[in-house]
Amino acid sequence: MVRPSRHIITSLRLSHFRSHHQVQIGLDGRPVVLFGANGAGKTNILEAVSLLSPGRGLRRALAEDLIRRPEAIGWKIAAQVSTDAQVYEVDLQAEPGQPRQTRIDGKQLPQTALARLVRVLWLIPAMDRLWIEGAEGRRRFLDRATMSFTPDHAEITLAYEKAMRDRNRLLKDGVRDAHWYAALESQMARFGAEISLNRRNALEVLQDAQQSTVADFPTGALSISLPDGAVAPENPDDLRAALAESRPRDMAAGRTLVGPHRVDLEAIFVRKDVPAKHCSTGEQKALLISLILANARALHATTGAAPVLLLDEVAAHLDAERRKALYDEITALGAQAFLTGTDRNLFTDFGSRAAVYQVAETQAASLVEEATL
Ligand SMILES: Nc1ncnc2c1ncn2[C@@H]1O[C@H](COP(=O)(O)OP(=O)(O)OP(=O)(O)O)[C@@H](O)[C@H]1O
Repeated sequence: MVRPSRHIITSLRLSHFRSHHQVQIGLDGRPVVLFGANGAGKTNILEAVSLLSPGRGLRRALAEDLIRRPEAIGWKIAAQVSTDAQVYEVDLQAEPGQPRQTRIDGKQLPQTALARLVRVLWLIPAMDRLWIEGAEGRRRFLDRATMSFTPDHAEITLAYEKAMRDRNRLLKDGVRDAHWYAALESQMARFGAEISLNRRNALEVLQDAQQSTVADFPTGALSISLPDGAVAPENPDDLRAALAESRPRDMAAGRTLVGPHRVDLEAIFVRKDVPAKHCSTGEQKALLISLILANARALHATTGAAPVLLLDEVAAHLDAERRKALYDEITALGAQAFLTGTDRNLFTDFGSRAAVYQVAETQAASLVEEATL
């Protein structure tokens, strides 16, 4: 649908979205700094941008969480995404109790179509414990990176998950007859093998792109692991056979125990040879920044366009040298980054390279106003 080139969000309009009543921001492709007090609505703006890519956004919100209280009427995000040659109108909206609708240039499309239009990567405070908590967050991190390189990954993952849900229902219902499983396992094998292959390719690219890290951001040796007994082959025939073989065990567990949905992402902090989960809080955060930057650099190298980066409260955790290096890297990549912080002084190194907005909450509504550093 869309050829690779630089896609910039040139306008963002929020209506009745989270804490924002009506907000309109015009953007010119420069990095965007949003500063303001706690609770002013900065992350809510980043969340709106994150929803311009498939999935539930950076907070994994449900459609009803996004409805502005107390009015409780439908929310809308309207964005213009521009390339050198074309402007796309993206409209997302949901009425209370209704699923989210996605329109590109007025045409209703599945959410997964967004993956080909805007590539969005984010780092938010909730990810500070990414290396420590359960595998699900790390899998999502891996899949977001994978989707940025292979936009089809979003659709393939949904198709795999649908087939797996249907298979899990059979398992829970105690269905034994093999022929009920065969078609679903074929689908899981086809999509699941593709998921594994896409992820491996993404990991290799990420690994390579980390070689030129800036300002001593740590390098992570990345690998995929699986819990005991689980497999996730890249060959569809092997995955089909593994699924068939696992049926008795799966029936006892009431769910599918083999396949790419069990994968975990591991990282070793190379310089110290320590697993990321044992690194200091600052090191863990720096490792994530380094991976996001590597991802952006690799995308820039392969497609000519850097992704949109959402960096929520990242600057406050970096020392002055790394902060400067981060801003220099963002500028060098030409990435449209959205950065938040409570203190505008954290961003002075950007100078005029960034567009700056103050976000404030008044009794009647939130305000987003142009400011200077
Ligand atoms: N559905 C909703 N309707 C109205 N207000 C909401 C809704 N969801 C969240 N909020 C409000 O949005 C505000 C939080 O906004 P946000 O997370 O963007 O803050 P922030 O500016 O990033 O703050 P911080 O610096 O503390 O992270 C809170 O005041 C919260 O009560």
